[in-house]
Amino acid sequence: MTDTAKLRIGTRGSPLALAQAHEVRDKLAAAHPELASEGAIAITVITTTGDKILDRALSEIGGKGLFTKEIDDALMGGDIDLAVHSMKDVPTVLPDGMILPTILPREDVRDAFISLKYKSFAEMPAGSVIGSASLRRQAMILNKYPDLKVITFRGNVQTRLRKLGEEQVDATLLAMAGLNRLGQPEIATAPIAEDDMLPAVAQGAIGITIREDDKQAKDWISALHCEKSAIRVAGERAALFALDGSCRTPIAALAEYHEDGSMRLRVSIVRPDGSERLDTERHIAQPDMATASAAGKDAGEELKQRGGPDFISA
Ligand SMILES: NCc1[nH]cc(CCC(=O)O)c1CC(=O)O
Repeated sequence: MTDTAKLRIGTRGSPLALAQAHEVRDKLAAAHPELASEGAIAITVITTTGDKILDRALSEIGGKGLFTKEIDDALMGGDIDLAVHSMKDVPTVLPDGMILPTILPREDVRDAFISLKYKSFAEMPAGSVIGSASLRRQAMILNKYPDLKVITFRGNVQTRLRKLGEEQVDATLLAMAGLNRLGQPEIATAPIAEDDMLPAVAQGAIGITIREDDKQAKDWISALHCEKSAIRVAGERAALFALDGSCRTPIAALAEYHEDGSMRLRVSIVRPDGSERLDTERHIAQPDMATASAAGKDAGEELKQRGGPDFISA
């Protein structure tokens, strides 16, 4: 089937990644009659380093592109024609010859609080344990609720629910976007307001990478693009790029449109132990790729300067 496919999509094999790849396949088939026939689009599953190492925090494994490197190689080597990524996992600098022209309409950006015993962090008694693999979520929790404990906790939705049931932890967190895309929003006990926990850069956004010179793929995927989502993601990623001295610094950012068409961009950094948090924000009167990126860069540079080398490499 792969030999006769007109377009080959590469994806990780997790249930969420597969759901996202299927969504892209279905939308492409709906937009382009020549891709609608059986077998016209093939899906190739690629295992990444991030999928293989399940016992450590991502920040501990270190390096960039833990969930993208092997897929990038398959794309640049010509084994696939496009890759579908959670933008949260995509490094700010792309390999030479690769472009990311298409961002799909963004899902819910919030984190979900998941517990069998409590409705929110505020309800949890001192000493309660929250499991998360994300340094950002761990640091944000400790910053706001210093009496709670965080432990590193990885695995898919099913594993986490089992561990919750076994009372290994009292609560865990996942992205609302992932739960929605898996068709399981009911797993969330409650979404966490952005004011209580600022999301990760590009959380809830899906992007498509292709080879720079592949005009056909570029033309096909352009039908799926959402410019407003792309501008939000560009602002947040510009802040991340400016701050990117160390991937061990927990960074959060969120760009949102106001009803009048202007944009609010918030950016925060937190010490991993939660002891200190720095916030800033920008208002963008006429958001486009250039103005949002400039605001993100400016906000990121401000925080980098305020935090100093000690904060950024802590
Ligand atoms: N590799 C982790 C990852 N990358 C993207 C998502 C969620 C979906 C999204 O943010 O679009 C997740 C899991 C999670 O945070 O719950």
